[in-house]
Amino acid sequence: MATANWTLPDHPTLPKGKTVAVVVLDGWGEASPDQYNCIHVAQTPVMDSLKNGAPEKWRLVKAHGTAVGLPSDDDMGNSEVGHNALGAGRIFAQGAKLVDAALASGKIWEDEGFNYIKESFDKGTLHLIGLLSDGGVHSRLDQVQLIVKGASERGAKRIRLHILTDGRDVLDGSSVGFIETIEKDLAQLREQGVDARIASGGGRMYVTMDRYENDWSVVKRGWDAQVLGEAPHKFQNALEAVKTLRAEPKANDQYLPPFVIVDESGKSVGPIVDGDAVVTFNFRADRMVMLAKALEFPDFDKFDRVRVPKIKYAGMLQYDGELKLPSKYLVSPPLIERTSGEYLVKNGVRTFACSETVKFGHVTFFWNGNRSGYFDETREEYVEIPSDSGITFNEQPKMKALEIAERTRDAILSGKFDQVRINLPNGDMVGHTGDIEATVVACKAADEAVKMVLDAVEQVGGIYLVTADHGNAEDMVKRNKAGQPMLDKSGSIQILTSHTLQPVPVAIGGPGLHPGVRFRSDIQTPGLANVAATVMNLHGFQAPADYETTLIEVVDK
Ligand SMILES: O=C(O)[C@H](O)COP(=O)(O)O
Ligand SMILES: [Mn+2]
Ligand SMILES: [Mn+2]
Repeated sequence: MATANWTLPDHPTLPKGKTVAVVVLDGWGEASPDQYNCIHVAQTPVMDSLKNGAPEKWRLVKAHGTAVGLPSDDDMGNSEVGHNALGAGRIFAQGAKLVDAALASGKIWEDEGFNYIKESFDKGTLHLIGLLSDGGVHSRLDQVQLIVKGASERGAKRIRLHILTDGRDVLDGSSVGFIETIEKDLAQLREQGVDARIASGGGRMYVTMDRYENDWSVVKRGWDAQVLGEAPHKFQNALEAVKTLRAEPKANDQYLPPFVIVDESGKSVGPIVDGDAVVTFNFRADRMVMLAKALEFPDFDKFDRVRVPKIKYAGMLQYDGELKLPSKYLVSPPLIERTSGEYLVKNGVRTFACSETVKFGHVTFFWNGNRSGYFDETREEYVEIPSDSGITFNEQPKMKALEIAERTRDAILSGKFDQVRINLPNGDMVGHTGDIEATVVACKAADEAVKMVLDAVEQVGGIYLVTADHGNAEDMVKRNKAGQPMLDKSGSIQILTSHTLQPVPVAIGGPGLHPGVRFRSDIQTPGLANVAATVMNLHGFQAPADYETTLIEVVDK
């Protein structure tokens, strides 16, 4: 690629030098008001006031499907694709879509990553570790099925699956059906002489899929089961494991304890040993990076790995381009360059980014095109407020919203920054627990945090842009086509822990906003990718020509 020209042209009307606060409410979509819309039920006077009475300064944008680079408009949005679009200002084909394409064309089998792990097929076992789900956020079951089939056709004689149950991007309890599906495939392979079976498992939030180094014990539990073949629960098969563990009081797919599958003699059927190949089949990075480090870094010291097998390891994608982690991967990740963060910093915009641990990488790593670290540390400060660990967030629904808001207020008032960019996780993290009452508390806490930030913006004569990355808290129930809540077999409503397909708000304002600024009415279906050019305008710059168009125009006032 030719070297980019980083100089952004001046905006014809909008001035430079205003402090701009960009606030992302995680999991905050727009939906009809009813009792399952926690944003509606909660007291959210600040977000309400942005919406009411300001038709030229509040609008909805798409946050799911093709608008954020996902395969189809049936795909709900998620943090990775949402923050990528917000930060990059363009729509990139995302992991889910890239893996689909590589499987459809067969290119996945020809590339370096697969050929690397294939070298182990003769003598070793192929281990596949990841989220068994059709949620399409971190992984997809149909892709796993194709990998298992394709690998066996290309010489894998012994395959072991290490599954993580979902219940977060899909309905709780759906793990059972996914296991039945994959077990059928594995049984067929066994008939054809391939020794293929599930070797271990556990719930994604308790086993393996932590993120941003919040709680290494989660990854350790997975390591013990997957690599060492050790877990507190032992079963003869995965279906029995999940059904039994789910029968415990308060058990759910997200938090199932780790288990291993054992043979008649009680020996685990699939520890990872020297000479084996390992593929982590999640395409999304955040919740696989920690395991990738444990599998790949020779000087890893976050927990005692006890035994470090000599393996050939590949990720479904490369999860961190900066760290080159993992070094081998089956499909190349989207190449997201020239993000708005990089442009703005290079044009002198001093930037502050903040969230608590569980979403810290969202406003840094994802925002910057899946890139770790600063562009220019003399002009940037990224602050991570430690999240609570070892709890489910319905226990502390206010999370660290207040602390994030305080740090952000201080950053605004310090006069040291031109942009402050934050993520408020409450609606999403508590929404994922399926606890409606707690989610209402969460939404209120997020609204109060917005108030603190907007008050500081007011004090410095700045500008705000408040938006969200996808829906979640605005709809907590699974609905039929007519939009009515669906009931389960026992007659209770089916709680929706996942994200939604709903659009999200974008609100702009503040004393520093030029009085002639309003939302354009000529953009047909804007999405999150239109936000970056908008923010550049608010900083007094025009966006690069290949960015999705700005949402705003300036009229004479
Ligand atoms: O990883 C998670 O927590 C969920 O699968 C998706 O949530 P997020 O996209 O908001 O992070
Ligand atoms: Mn999110
Ligand atoms: Mn989420």
